[in-house]
Amino acid sequence: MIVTVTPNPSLDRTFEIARLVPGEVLRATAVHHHAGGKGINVSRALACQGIPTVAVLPVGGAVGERLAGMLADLGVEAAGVEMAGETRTNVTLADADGVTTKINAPGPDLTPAEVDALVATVETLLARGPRHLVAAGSLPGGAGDLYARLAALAARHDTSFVLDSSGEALASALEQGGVALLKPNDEELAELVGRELVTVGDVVDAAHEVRRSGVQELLVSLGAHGALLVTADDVWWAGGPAVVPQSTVGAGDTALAGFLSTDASPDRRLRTAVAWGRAAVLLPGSAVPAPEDVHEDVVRVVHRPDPTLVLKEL
Ligand SMILES: Nc1ncnc2c1ncn2[C@@H]1O[C@H](COP(=O)(O)OP(=O)(O)OP(=O)(O)O)[C@@H](O)[C@H]1O
Ligand SMILES: O=P(O)(O)OC[C@@]1(O)O[C@H](CO)[C@@H](O)[C@@H]1O
Repeated sequence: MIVTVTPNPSLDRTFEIARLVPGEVLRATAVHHHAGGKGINVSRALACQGIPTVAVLPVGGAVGERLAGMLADLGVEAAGVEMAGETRTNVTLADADGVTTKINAPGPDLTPAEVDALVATVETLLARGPRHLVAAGSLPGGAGDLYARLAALAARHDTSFVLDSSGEALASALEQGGVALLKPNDEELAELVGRELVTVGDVVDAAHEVRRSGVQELLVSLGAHGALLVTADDVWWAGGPAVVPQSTVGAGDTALAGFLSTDASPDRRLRTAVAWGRAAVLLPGSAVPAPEDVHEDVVRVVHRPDPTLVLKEL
């Protein structure tokens, strides 16, 4: 079983439009709703492939109730913690060329009691001996130390702690140490190390710099250019032929779910991650792929890729 925590969940509303024109009234050709937030997407992707998971999330107001109902309809086990604020709604504009524009609301602040309740809920679930604890997404106001607390809790329960966040939430969680796997995209990794990453070697060097702060492995997603897995003493790249995406929202979360879905060798897990991510971008909104949508055979894995290769040319 895999436990996910999403401190700032969202109802993801996707408008399909022909083309984004600022300042115009745009007519949507279709509208999709999904239960969103990064940890929730990981849980949805796992559940869709029949892998046991529990999603921990704060639930607030009518939007929160709706989101919890959507998870129940999908058969995703959820451990909801009641909060006073209303769950946010995030908006995606997906244009016909596969370009997505996203507007993420800040989300309601959590009270100290609500943060404590999330931690207590996770602690109860850790007693069930999950394979991983995945903490993912932005931290709402009032929850600044939540990821550091979860990392410490996972260490006490000898559970692998997986983190996918960005900005200040990521930087402060890393200070605690104890992260088994970090899943940044190349831009988030560049922000973390404070320099531009152009080549495979740049990513590998940055990943090792982050590893020195107590992270064991990094799965660095590269959007259309696949993903790199950097461990203590090895590197793999995986990618596949170009596709025209419907929506890239949640592709990183789905790729992370794929990576965690198996205990196979690192290269096999990377292949699965990239195959799940590719499958996700061919679906609307933040929809997650079913087994028949995933095609591992088209994914190429390269052991110790040439460090001089330019990321955008992979
Ligand atoms: N345009 C694309 N074409 C093919 N595959 C893609 C594309 N975009 C993403 N993917 C697949 O999805 C994986 C994750 O994508 P990406 O790096 O965009 O994640 P992310 O930035 O964390 O996304 P999000 O935060 O929306 O979940 C990639 O490693 C790749 O396998
Ligand atoms: O605002 P955050 O927490 O950084 O990201 C939230 C979010 O953009 O992440 C998911 C895609 O990865 C979406 O389901 C959701 O809307």
